Amino acid sequence: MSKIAYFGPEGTFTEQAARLLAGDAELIPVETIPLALSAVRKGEVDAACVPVENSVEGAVPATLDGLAEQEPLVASAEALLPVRFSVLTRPDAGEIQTVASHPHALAQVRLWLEANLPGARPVAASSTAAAAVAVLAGEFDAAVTAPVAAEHYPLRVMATEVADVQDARTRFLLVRQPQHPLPEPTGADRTSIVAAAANRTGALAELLSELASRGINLTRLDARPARSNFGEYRFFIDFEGHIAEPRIGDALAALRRRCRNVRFLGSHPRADGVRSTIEPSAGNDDFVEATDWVAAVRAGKTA
Ligand SMILES: O=C(O)C(=O)C[C@]1(C(=O)O)C=C[C@@H](O)C=C1
Repeated sequence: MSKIAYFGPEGTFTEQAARLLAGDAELIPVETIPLALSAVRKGEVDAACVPVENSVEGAVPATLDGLAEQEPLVASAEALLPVRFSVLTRPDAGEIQTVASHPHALAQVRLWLEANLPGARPVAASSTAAAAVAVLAGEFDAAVTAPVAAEHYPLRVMATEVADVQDARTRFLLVRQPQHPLPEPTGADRTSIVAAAANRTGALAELLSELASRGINLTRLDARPARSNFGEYRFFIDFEGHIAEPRIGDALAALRRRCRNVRFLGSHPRADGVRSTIEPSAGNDDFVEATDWVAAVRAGKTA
């Protein structure tokens, strides 16, 4: 049976995402995102499930940095979960003075906390479920968690459906070692790369223009510091399409020409099923026809 590590402990949103993506694999909770990724790199597990972006708080930095550094890993699937929180306390809790959770979760319930627990101090925990564990251990008074955490930990449910922004969602990735075959293209796919654009005028615009000129629609652009040199950034770029498509292969080759420091982070079906936009003259047939025409001209068969 294959093994999938997920950002745990038990009862995180990431566990729910892993259950959606895992099939019959054995799920193994791991305390941090870097540890989940390193378990894949060491071959201790077949894949890892990690959060990558939230519709309210944006990118999950530990995942982006973890994918950009060390041995390459490639995303082969994604899941999208609605994010509404529960607030858990010990059954004997008195006044709530501290509320713990993952920083992304605290940021998504700030208004609710101000209105409902105005005196309570927010405290960052490594994950929503780690906050529940800490409340159980008496370290904090309340935890902001995924609803499923109430099934794992004997805590009192003080509130459910807590969310400052209705319809908030988090996207999760299933990542593997690169030798694992990618899923077939479906017409509703996402490809991800990270590129370290040189620190000179127009460098990022040049990279983006390779995608724009091929009619490829971006779905996300995030910048993270390259860490080694102040002022240098890595750009995480997600776009519609699959590396197996001629138009996407052509764009990736152009990006590689422009930027030696580009890393492929995966191609897989989109969880929302949105099909790729195909601009006029930028379909896969157009790329194949144009390549065939050049070959025919070279062979002296046409002009
Ligand atoms: O702590 C968890 O439950 C997680 O799965 C992490 C995480 C995140 O990184 O954004 C996932 C979804 C929610 O947005 C809050 C926390």
